[in-house]
Amino acid sequence: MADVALIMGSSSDWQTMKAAAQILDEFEVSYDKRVVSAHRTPELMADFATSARDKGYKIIIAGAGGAAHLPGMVAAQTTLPVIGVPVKSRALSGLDSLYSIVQMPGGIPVATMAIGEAGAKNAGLFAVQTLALTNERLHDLIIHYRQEAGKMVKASEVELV
Ligand SMILES: Nc1c(C(=O)O)ncn1[C@@H]1O[C@H](COP(=O)(O)O)[C@@H](O)[C@H]1O
Repeated sequence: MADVALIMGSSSDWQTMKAAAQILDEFEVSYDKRVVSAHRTPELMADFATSARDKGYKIIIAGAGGAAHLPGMVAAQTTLPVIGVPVKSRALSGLDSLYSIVQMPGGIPVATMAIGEAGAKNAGLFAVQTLALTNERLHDLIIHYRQEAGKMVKASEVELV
C-alpha cells in the first residue's frame, strides 16, 4: 500500500499537482493519485476519507481550486494529516482557493501550502519530511536535496558577475 494519497478536485488540477508527484517520485515515496471531489462526487470523497487510514496511507495531499472544500472536508473525516494545495483559479487567481483551504475552524487543521505549483512542490516535500521522522533513508535524501539546491543558488550567483 502507498504511503501518500495524492488527490485533486478535477483532472484539470493535474498540471499543478504533478509538481507534488514529481517530488514523491524523486524521493521514491509510494503514492496513489486520483480525482475526488467534495462537490461532484461527495459519496466517493466520504468513502475515500473514512477508509484512507485503514488502507495504510500515512498522509494525504489534497489540491483543489475555486471553492476548494475538498481538503477541509477530507480532513473532517480522517485523523490522517492533510496537506492542502490551493490550485490557481481563473477568476480569482487562486485567492479563493487559498482562503477556502486555509481558513479552517479550530479543531480540524489542514496544513495549507502556497498557491499553485510551488505549493504543490512544497506539499510533496512536506509529506517527505513528515515520513522522514521515522525513515532514515528519506532523512538523508532531504539533506542531500537541500545541499544540491544550495549549490545551484551559489552557481547562479557566479553567473551574475
Ligand atoms: N474545488 C473543487 C472541488 C472540491 O472542493 O471538492 N471539486 C472540484 N473543484 C475544483 O473545480 C475546479 C474546476 O474544475 P474543472 O476544470 O473540472 O471545471 C478545479 O480546480 C477543481 O479543483
